[in-house]
Amino acid sequence: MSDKKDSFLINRLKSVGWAFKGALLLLRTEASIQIQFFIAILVTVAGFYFEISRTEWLFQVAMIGLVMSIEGVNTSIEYIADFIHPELHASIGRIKDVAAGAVFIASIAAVIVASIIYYPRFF
Ligand SMILES: Nc1ncnc2c1ncn2[C@@H]1O[C@H](COP(=O)(O)OP(=O)(O)OP(=O)(O)O)[C@@H](O)[C@H]1O
Repeated sequence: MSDKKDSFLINRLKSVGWAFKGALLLLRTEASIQIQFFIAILVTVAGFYFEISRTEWLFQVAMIGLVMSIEGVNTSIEYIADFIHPELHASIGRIKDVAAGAVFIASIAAVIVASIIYYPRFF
């Protein structure tokens, strides 16, 4: 937690530090985000290899950020759900399903964007 006596800038820097720690924790512990990170590296290499356009880079980077950030929120929701109600409950199931559904929607959009960018390079 931030110390109220610290300056605005110090508090902001501390928050960035916590956020960075959270991102590293996600990457170290969550299989789904590790797979997404691997795919992100693959498409980044593909982007350089196929010399995709500036606009294509914008969409590609946005989609990587979208999918991975929603995956992070989904993981956080799972942690909260397991913390507040570790036992089986229909509402917890629905909460987790909806959060996973959000990742699914972003992933479908990312696959469509990737297809639009790379399909013409292969076929
Ligand atoms: N406490 C619970 N009560 C009812 N259903 C649950 C509960 N926990 C999980 N589920 C059901 O199991 C599904 C998978 O939950 P889980 O927490 O294992 O997520 P996951 O997607 O496998 O996550 P991860 O792979 O990141 O561990 C949920 O979407 C939900 O349908």
